Amino acid sequence: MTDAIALTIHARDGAARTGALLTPRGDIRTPAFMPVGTAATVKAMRPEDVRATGADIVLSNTYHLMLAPGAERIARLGGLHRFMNWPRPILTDSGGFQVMSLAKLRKINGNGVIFQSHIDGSRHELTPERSMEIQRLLGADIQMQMDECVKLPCPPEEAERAMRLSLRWAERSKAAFGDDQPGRALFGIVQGGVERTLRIESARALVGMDFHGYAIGGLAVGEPQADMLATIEAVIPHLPDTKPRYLMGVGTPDDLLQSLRRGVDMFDCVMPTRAGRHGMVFTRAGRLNLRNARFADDSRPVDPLSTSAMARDYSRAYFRHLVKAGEILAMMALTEINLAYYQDLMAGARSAIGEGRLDAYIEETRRGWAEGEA
Ligand SMILES: CC1(C)O[C@@H]2[C@@H](CO[C@@]3(CNc4nc5cc6c(=O)[nH]c(N)nc6cc5[nH]4)OC(C)(C)O[C@@H]23)O1
Repeated sequence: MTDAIALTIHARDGAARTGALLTPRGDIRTPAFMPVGTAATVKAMRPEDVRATGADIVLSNTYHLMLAPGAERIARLGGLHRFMNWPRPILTDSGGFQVMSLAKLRKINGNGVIFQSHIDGSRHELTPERSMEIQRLLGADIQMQMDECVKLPCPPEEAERAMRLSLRWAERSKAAFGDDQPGRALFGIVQGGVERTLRIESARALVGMDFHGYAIGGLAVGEPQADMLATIEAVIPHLPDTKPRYLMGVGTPDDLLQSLRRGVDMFDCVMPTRAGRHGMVFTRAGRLNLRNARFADDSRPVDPLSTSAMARDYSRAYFRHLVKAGEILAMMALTEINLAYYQDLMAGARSAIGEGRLDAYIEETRRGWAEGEA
């Protein structure tokens, strides 16, 4: 495949690299964090505020949008970018993972997956061909192949079965994606559980099919960080150096630093948005659970060094009050603060890689969490 969306690498520091994915809708600075906008919205955020936190790209979900409001309806209304007023790049997940983690009565057969909607119980079938059609109707800049992600821990033979099915679905996804068009990319997804040999076989087979980028799937499903990092180390050497690597569903700030250090370029995770809605914020001094009574009289800002004014100009006591009162502003503000933290963390990593001081950056960031008087 030609590079419909090309990765340019500006600098390296060990296995880490910093650069940009150049797309017709805007450049994606890497390492990049993609806020999750599952149902055509990054929850509690206006798109202009998502952009103001530093996001270059957002993620959305085939599974949710096919159920409501429907992919054909979004296409009739001008596509997902217009629908949600996000003119920059959008990556869409392919739906198989969400079916397995959300839908009721789902059944995988060789052709695809049959399931009942978690919204109204209606029956649906999702195949690689239909997933590609939905992502095209949405207008995604980066589409994901349809795959099967096993729940961990699982027996090696189960991981092998799902890995081989995912490879068959990779072929079908690529065939259905069609010929290269500028600005439209399709990523393959490496599976294989925690089995090193299966992971390497999956990576090599996908590279042989020639995708625009490669995701590492099957992680951030409850496995220890050490298993996740070992999987990254096993897979990365078998992926092309000049194509983007995307670690799906990851993760905590420490997960991001440890993974980008090993050569990952792109991340997505619900953690900053989900935690914000529940009163937990990420700061340079570590995490704060603002429901905690210890913040009731704390007049200090959440994080004076944040790029978010909400983190600098309001007190912890105020946000604790809002959280306890169930005020809507708490969800909005703490979501923004967390997304700004994740983007600030990525921006710091990009600069550090550019200056060859990534290990020092990681060390000083982790020290801030450990020593910070959160
Ligand atoms: C980390 C955190 C906070 O993220 C939450 C919750 C549980 O983990 C998450 C995030 N982890 C996650 N791993 C993934 C793996 C794949 C994959 O192999 N294939 C495809 N197509 N999409 C994927 C999307 C993924 N998301 O998965 C759900 C269940 C969506 O909730 C998320 O813990």
